[in-house]
Amino acid sequence: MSETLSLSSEDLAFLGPYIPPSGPQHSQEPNASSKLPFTSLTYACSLDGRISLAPGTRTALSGPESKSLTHYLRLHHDAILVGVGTAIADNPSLNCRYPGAALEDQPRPVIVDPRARWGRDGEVVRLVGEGKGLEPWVLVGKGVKEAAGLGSGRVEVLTLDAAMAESPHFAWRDVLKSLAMRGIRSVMIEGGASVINDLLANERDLIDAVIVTVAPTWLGEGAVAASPAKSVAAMTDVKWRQFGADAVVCGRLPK
Ligand SMILES: NC(=O)C1=CN([C@@H]2O[C@H](COP(=O)(O)OP(=O)(O)OC[C@H]3O[C@@H](n4cnc5c(N)ncnc54)[C@H](OP(=O)(O)O)[C@@H]3O)[C@@H](O)[C@H]2O)C=CC1
Ligand SMILES: Nc1nc(O)c(N)c(N[C@@H]2O[C@H](COP(=O)(O)O)[C@@H](O)[C@H]2O)n1
Repeated sequence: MSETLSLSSEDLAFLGPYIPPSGPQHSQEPNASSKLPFTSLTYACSLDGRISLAPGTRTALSGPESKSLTHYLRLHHDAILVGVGTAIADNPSLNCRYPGAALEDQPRPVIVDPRARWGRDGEVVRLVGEGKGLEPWVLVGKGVKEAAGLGSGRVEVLTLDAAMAESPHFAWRDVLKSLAMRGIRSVMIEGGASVINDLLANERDLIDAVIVTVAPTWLGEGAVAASPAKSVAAMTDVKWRQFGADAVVCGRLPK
């Protein structure tokens, strides 16, 4: 039996306006486009806006119905992107486990890892061997020598110029442009906290849709929050729907 359930036609109608325009897109032509991909920001949080119990701790918030929603969204994006903090903390699979999803339906996992901190033996790599997911792309800062070993497994290393502050920082527009140049036309950004908070505070114009699952629980003060450094005006085109015990809100960010 599949790990997730099929969504109802009402669920699909609810999500329709927020998924990438032409549905499933799996062209991986190099240099396909200089246009930025359709970019969705998607995560699950508690009633107090937290996304994991503590830094570095994988925390299941979505119930079965909203988990199915996440996998339906993965089916409709060319790529799923997470920061290296999430890759290390969660050891995620980053594949699509929606009923009927085959290898050709899988999104490209992308890990933003400017200092090449992520290992090569994660679940996402194991699934490549089993034919259940695509080889991940790891975005590493140009000239990072630790990245040399990363490319030797079932991982492709892409390099990008990083601005150097306390730590190397990629401009999100450059990240999206580099994915577009490799044929990615839609990307689902799942987290973690640093990525979500940076995009919400500083890069709202790059986000085409926001889909947040709110689970009916509180994680408390020590938990990791999805909370940008500055306030963000209310979303527009907002719709809510209940998926099992969770509420899902979709909308667009004010520019
Ligand atoms: N509930 C949910 O839906 C989700 C929850 N999570 C949770 O979030 C937590 C992880 O969050 P967090 O620790 O903030 O980690 P992130 O996944 O946000 O990764 C942060 C790291 O990614 C790199 N990074 C992020 N943005 C950029 C950029 N623009 N340019 C270059 N590098 C960048 C940096 O790496 P470096 O430090 O090497 O410079 C940074 O420290 C985990 O506990 C996880 O369980 C994650 C996803 C979804
Ligand atoms: N939608 C959602 N709900 C939760 O409760 C979560 N914890 C997450 N986390 C994100 O999903 C990744 C795990 O994916 P796999 O199931 O291993 O494929 C995790 O890394 C977060 O990005 N998301």
